Amino acid sequence: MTAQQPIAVLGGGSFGTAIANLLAENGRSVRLWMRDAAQAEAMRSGHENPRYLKGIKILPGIEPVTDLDSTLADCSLIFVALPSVALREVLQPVAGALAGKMLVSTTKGIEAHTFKRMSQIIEEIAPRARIGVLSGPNLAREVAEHALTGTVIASEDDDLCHQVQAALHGRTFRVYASRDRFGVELGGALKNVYAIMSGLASSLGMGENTKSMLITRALAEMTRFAVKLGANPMTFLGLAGVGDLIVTCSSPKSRNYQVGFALGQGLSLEEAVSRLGEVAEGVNTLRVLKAKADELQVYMPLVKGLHAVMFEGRRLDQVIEALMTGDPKTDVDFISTKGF
Ligand SMILES: NC(=O)C1=CN([C@@H]2O[C@H](COP(=O)(O)OP(=O)(O)OC[C@H]3O[C@@H](n4cnc5c(N)ncnc54)[C@H](OP(=O)(O)O)[C@@H]3O)[C@@H](O)[C@H]2O)C=CC1
Ligand SMILES: O=C(CO)COP(=O)(O)O
Repeated sequence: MTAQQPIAVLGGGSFGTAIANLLAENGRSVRLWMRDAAQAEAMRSGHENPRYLKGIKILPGIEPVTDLDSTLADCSLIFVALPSVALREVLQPVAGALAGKMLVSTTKGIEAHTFKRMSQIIEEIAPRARIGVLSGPNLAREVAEHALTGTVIASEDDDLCHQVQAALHGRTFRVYASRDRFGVELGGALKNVYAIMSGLASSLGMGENTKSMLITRALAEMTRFAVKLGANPMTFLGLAGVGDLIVTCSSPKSRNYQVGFALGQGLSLEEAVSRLGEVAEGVNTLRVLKAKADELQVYMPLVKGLHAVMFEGRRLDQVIEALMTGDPKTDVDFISTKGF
């Protein structure tokens, strides 16, 4: 890829727009693809993304577009910033145009029914593409407002990692490389579930001790689950694991946290999701994660408890009582570095 070649970002939501701006700041020209022509026109004429990232100026190097075929034909580095439910639907029809391209998923979700990670889906659709995953504590608005931020590009393809670092690394955005695509991607998806739980705890006025216990036991659970699937637990100690868990479990800017907060205020799940009007991946991830944990018999009391409250009609006070009075356990019991 030459520095003159445009870079594609698929998805005109908050994160796609934030990534596009970072690329443009680094002097790259960007094709920001979205499905909605009216939104593309609003972005072209108003120089901002009024629906998803109001108040952030979109840089001149960004061209909002709606023609996916020509976007893919012109670009060899492509960031995918679509909700998980849309990724297969968007990429499958253009599978033939993806061979040899570098496709970097930023999507933090898991496919319903199949439990596939997004990069697995991309691999399936485009077996000859070069694939990476970008994940970390990266709230879109903070990225766009130049909060000092770190992220991880994960791929077995070292050259892809270097090209993504060159394209995105800047004064406010540090890009670390990892070869553990599996762990990085899993961390980004799993933490959304615990962000819902933290928002719920926060709306109920729970104390700082409680929040800290929740985050730490969440790390224990997600790592235990990932180890069962064969992931390297060390990745969960990095930006894409504990880093992302901390930001989404402690920030009211997180949409997953906002869903939990709304539930605590007495809204139904449908009301909470519709009030948000943006994607909160943790809702679907909770469903598939609970099913997978049951199947693999992984001990995940927080996931089980949240699932009972959100989908089984259980009362929160009963669930909390059961969590607190369950058998005492060992603190750090989930990391075995054997084999790594
Ligand atoms: N926002 C954040 O802080 C971060 C988000 N992520 C992840 O990035 C992914 C995208 O999130 P984000 O940008 O925040 O989402 P938003 O909810 O802000 O935007 C979603 C975007 O996807 C588009 N879209 C939805 N369905 C389709 C479809 N079927 N075909 C084409 N486009 C579609 C929407 O278009 P339309 O308006 O037409 O519906 C919109 O442009 C998620 O997995 C999220 O977890 C990762 C890191 C940070
Ligand atoms: O993944 C994110 C920050 O790293 C964004 O989280 P939300 O989707 O909950 O806003």
